[in-house]
Amino acid sequence: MPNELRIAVLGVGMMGADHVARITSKIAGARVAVVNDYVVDSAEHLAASIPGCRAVADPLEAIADPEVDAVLLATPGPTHEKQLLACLEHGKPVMCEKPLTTDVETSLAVVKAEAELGKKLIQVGFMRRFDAEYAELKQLIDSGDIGRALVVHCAHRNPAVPPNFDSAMIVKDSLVHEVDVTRFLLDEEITSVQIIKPSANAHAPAGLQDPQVALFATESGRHVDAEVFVTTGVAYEVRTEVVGELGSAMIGLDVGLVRKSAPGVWGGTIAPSFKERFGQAYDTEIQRWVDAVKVGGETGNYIDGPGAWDGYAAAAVCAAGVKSLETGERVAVEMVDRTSI
Ligand SMILES: NC(=O)c1ccc[n+]([C@@H]2O[C@H](COP(=O)([O-])OP(=O)(O)OC[C@H]3O[C@@H](n4cnc5c(N)ncnc54)[C@H](O)[C@@H]3O)[C@@H](O)[C@H]2O)c1
Ligand SMILES: O[C@H]1[C@H](O)[C@@H](O)[C@H](O)[C@@H](O)[C@H]1O
Repeated sequence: MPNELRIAVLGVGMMGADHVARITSKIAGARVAVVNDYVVDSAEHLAASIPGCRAVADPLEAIADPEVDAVLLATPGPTHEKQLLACLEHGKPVMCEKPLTTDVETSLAVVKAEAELGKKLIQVGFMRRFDAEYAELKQLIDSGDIGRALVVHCAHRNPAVPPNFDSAMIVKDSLVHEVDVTRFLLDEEITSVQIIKPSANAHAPAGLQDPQVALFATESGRHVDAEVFVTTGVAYEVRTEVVGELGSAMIGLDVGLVRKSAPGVWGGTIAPSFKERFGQAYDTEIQRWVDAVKVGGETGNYIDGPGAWDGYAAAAVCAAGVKSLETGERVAVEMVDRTSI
């Protein structure tokens, strides 16, 4: 690997453009060498603003480019499978924004293709694992100081979502973060999911089941509930509370600054979107990925964080969630045995 990792960023919409800016201004030991987007003008325009960066019109050509050492996928979920398989074919380490793919079958196909190569090339962008508060919560649970964690309560609220969002996307695009957080914090698989459908927000687009409340059970019988509400019109709120046998702990309270600004009113600041709330997490995630890719040649492990299996496990839980959204029943999660791969 060269000293300065040459990254191709595929998809330079909201997240991709944010990652390009991050790599260009904050990440050590890497630069954006190639950008690609379905909308060719956006890629060309962005490339022109970055020294040494080119726009390449075909995403598969960008992946195969010999002057690209690693790929960052920020294209929409449905395009991930093909682009991930191309990265594997060319032996290129890849940071794939969540979700790994949009269904269980294709996620499993990706897991198997990576396993056949015998190298860990795929990291999935479950960035909450890199957030300082989540990392501290995980450390606290692992220390045993609050005893065995028994129950987790989550809230995940967005002020708004893009107009193409449907009820299943609330599960696969938003709740997927609570799926990963659960697996990360509790270190075990989720075995069943039930989605409760409260009265829908009258201000949400017609037909959108928002909010949703998800109930997870884990292998050892622990309980997780997650309220996901993506059209609050307010701000970005992500809270997680873990209740253990010897105490509880909560993160996401936005208590950085508490302000008393008018009689009868008190409050602090709240992040308007995930970009601000998880800015530090994205920075840490990308820096650690760059560092891992650079030493990957010696170890065959080009990731430092959630991998293809985590993406597959999340897809399996979300598929059960989507089924439950339709039936209202608790649905068992179907996953292959990890040791069979
Ligand atoms: N981790 C997070 O918090 C987070 C936040 C937002 C989005 N995401 C994920 O990032 C990805 C991108 O989301 P976004 O919000 O930036 O979407 P977006 O629509 O803003 O951007 C996607 C870009 O990809 C381009 N594109 C579409 N198909 C393409 C293809 N086949 N090849 C190349 N470019 C293509 C589009 O023209 C667009 O510019 C999604 O997987 C999404 O789930 C993650
Ligand atoms: O794609 C975004 C992103 O993953 C955010 O982190 C999440 O809060 C949103 O609900 C989702 O739509």
